[in-house]
Amino acid sequence: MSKASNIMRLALLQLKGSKDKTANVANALGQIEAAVKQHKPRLITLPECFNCPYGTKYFREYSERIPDGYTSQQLSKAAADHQVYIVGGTIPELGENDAIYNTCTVWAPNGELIGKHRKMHLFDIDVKGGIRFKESETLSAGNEFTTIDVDGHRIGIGICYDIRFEEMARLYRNAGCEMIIYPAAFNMTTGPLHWELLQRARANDNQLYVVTTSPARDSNAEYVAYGHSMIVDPWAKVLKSASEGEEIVVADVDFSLVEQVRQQIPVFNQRRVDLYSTKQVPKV
Ligand SMILES: O=C(O)CCC(=O)C(=O)O
Repeated sequence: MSKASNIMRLALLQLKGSKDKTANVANALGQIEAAVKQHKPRLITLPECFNCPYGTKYFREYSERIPDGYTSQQLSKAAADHQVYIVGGTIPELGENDAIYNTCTVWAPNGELIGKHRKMHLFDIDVKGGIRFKESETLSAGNEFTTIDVDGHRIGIGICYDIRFEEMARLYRNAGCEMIIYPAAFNMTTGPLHWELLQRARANDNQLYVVTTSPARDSNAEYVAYGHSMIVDPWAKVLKSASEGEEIVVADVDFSLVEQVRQQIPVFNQRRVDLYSTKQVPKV
């Protein structure tokens, strides 16, 4: 596919959440409209679990079918109304056999669903004195890689904990991705330690853009999100970053940087694949 443009304007919406689904979706729609009016982005990203509280006890109650459910329909309409790509954060999805997934939907400017990624690695951790979380209490894991093509640029989709798995990012690079977008909600234990580190690591490993979008921090919530939605460039430099509160982060990313870095530091072609294998190309 020919690359229509190397510059793409992104708007990351770091949104406040609450227990009121309709209010959460309305807030997202209002912020999408504001971002479009003020900044005219090509692609908008939303946070993980933007329509419900982040907690295993909430997922089933808030779950919806995709694409027939309320939130999907609203995002589809917003994408079409504003002629913009929307990487719709995540919502709890009611799937086949009553299984619940943590799922990201992606909408094209004509309102069509062009991607659906179910979180592949469930967030099950137990950090002593820090945080215990067990998504697998109520969620099932997805088994598929998801890429979208926007103006000739391939973008991989992962969700939050997925970012810890370098193999997944590597496979996206093998599939030709120039960017990986992770809707995410790190917390106050792992966020300060690992949030930026993991993004810069994945960007550096694979010489591509890494984009994360977090909920805004609410210190009174049961799960306190870290915030700091971020864009990291293929040099592993933080291009733009949010603070903790509700915020729109806007940046023009230049995809020609991807090629420049890959030419100047050609690690991808210097791998000793005679000694180890990192060549698998995923089915996308
Ligand atoms: O990996 C982490 O530290 C946080 C992951 C997370 O919050 C999630 O997967 O939702």
